[in-house]
Amino acid sequence: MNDVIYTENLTKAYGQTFAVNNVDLSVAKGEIYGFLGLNGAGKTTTIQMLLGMITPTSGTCYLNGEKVHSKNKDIWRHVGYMVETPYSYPELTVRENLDVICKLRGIRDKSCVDWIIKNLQLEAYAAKKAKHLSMGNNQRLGIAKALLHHPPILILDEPTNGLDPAGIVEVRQLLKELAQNKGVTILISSHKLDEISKIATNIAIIHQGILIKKISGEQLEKQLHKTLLLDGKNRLAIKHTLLTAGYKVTTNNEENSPLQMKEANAVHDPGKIATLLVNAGYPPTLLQVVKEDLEMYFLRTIQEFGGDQHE
Ligand SMILES: Nc1ncnc2c1ncn2[C@@H]1O[C@H](COP(=O)(O)OP(=O)(O)OP(=O)(O)O)[C@@H](O)[C@H]1O
Repeated sequence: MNDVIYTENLTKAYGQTFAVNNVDLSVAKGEIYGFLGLNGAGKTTTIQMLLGMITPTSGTCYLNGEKVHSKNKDIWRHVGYMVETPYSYPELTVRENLDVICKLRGIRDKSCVDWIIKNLQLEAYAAKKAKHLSMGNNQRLGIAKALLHHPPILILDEPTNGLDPAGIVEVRQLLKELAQNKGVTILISSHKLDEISKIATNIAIIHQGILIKKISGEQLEKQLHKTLLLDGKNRLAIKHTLLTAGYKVTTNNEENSPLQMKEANAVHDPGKIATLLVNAGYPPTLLQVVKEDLEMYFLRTIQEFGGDQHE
């Protein structure tokens, strides 16, 4: 088995409810594997089983080819993880929290603390007590702890929760760098399709405990429906101009909502539309390509699978 992270028929039932139902995941070295699902889909439960925090009802997890179970303590040296809201010692500073993790993990070379403080832009907060950190910076500290011992496997549950846009970009860049240049294998869960589609090499979508889709990041990006929204002072004239030029234009039933164009010739070349409208004397005040979000993509995927059979 070459996969670094692998699960076979992984199942967790709570009474009659299957939180995770026969899930087969396989993640190769250096991949960033996006594990997507809406709230309650089964992401955290899967991750907790991968990390040996809860025992599967049936099925097996392997990390680096070794079976995960409570007695196999050695595998955790190769794994960094962050599950949901990270816990830090509130009375200790950021640096002291990281020093404690070094001690707990038996890391002698303390330079890793400076390395991670720099890479996660925590310099300004290094001397601040954890209890005084914002939610986003507390999340950064959680990611820092997961990365401190340079693990070749990283498992992160919703790592960008609470981060501001700049923080999200930093974390995204760091994860990409680790996967591409250091060969780190990363499994990252999220309910944000847009965010995951930007970094994941492969994506699995879990819904009501069942893996309903496995797809490459590139394929997903192509499958997401895009819509060009446009508006201007004279909406009727804009619509007429576009229809005359051979474009398809739809209007939403909601009053005052912008015009919509879904055809490839519009969404892939909004600049051409802008030029056409400017030349016709109707410059657009709105011209924006929007992508399907996870919820919309789910509904479509589930419909393609023959409806929601698991309620
Ligand atoms: N200890 C438990 N006892 C009973 N049901 C549970 C338990 N833990 C999880 N569940 C149920 O299992 C399902 C999956 O939960 P899970 O936390 O894995 O979802 P999730 O995809 O991580 O959701 P979120 O994005 O909200 O964190 C949910 O229906 C949840 O209510």
